[in-house]
Amino acid sequence: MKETLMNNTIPPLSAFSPYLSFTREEWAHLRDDAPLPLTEAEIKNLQGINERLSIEEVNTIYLPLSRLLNLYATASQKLHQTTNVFLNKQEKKVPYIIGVAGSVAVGKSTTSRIIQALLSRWDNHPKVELVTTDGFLYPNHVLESKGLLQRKGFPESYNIRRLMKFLYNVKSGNPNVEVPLYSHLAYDILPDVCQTIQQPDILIVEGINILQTGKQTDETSGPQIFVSDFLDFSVYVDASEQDLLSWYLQRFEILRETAFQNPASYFHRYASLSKEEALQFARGIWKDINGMNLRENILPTKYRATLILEKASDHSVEKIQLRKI
Ligand SMILES: Nc1ncnc2c1ncn2[C@@H]1O[C@H](COP(=O)(O)OP(=O)(O)O)[C@@H](O)[C@H]1O
Ligand SMILES: CC(C)(COP(=O)(O)O)[C@@H](O)C(=O)NCCC(=O)O
Repeated sequence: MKETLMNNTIPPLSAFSPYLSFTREEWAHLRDDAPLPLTEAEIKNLQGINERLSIEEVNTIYLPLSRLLNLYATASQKLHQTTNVFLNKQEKKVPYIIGVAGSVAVGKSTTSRIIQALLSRWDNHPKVELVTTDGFLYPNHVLESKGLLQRKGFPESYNIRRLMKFLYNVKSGNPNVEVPLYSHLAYDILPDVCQTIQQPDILIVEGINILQTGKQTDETSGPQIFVSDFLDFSVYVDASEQDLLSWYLQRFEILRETAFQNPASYFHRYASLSKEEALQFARGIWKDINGMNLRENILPTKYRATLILEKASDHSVEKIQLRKI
């Protein structure tokens, strides 16, 4: 009797994880069949993205990832052709869309640019473009009029409807789709410039908000659609908040010594602060904006991603989780 009860015991929730989990060593083996070793020129090019990026990290983490993404994108292209056969429709080029999510300062931009460079090397999708969702922030004057200047990065600071319209147009195979551009130097949307997306094979969309499913405030009724509905694959880059804060402060310090010295920079007014004063100021931004946003709106989206990269304090990826269900 006791035995039967034991056998029927419901396993803990962790037994139902929809993810497969890999150490970096296990993950590294999965590139064994990747037929594209890096050339000297490509190694140089990748270090141009970030000089602190080690080639060991590219070989161990990002080459297997590019192999996985290549397999997924190829399978998706075939599935798309199948749908066209069923619909008796002419082939139209539709990009495979990869989202890269995670906190401010976790390395989304660096990760996206590495993925972009590595994916461009595969024969079946040489044209890989990258957009960042900060282009869909409302301009400062709009944020100011809504009382949201101190909420930059929070869901309400983005024109999500415009972001979804952009993704809809790209996924519809439209030829020239425009994206507004955000400047970290001006700390604002650039009024007269935009990026044009011209039917890439793969589009990478990087942003803190791409997996969010909060209520869309401008819709009164009807079914909800989300940014993630347009993504074919998503990566969440994760790290402890302690490391995130330290990377944010390091980046702020580098910017204080470089970009903030430029009188055109929004933060130029803080260039004359002492190092300690500047760090105090940056800590305040983290506490009141980026850290709060991480806990309230970004971290809760982690387990919606197809793949999770967990970073250690030196930016090396120490654990990888891939969705199996
Ligand atoms: N793989 C990496 N190796 C070393 N440093 C990195 C790596 N990824 C990011 N960094 C550093 O971490 C900081 C944040 O990276 P960034 O890509 O700008 O983050 P995000 O786009 O998420 O705000 C930068 O100073 C960057 O140089
Ligand atoms: C524009 C952002 C919301 C976007 O973050 P990102 O995608 O660059 O990680 C962020 O960089 C930002 O400006 N946050 C507001 C507070 C600050 O760090 O200045």
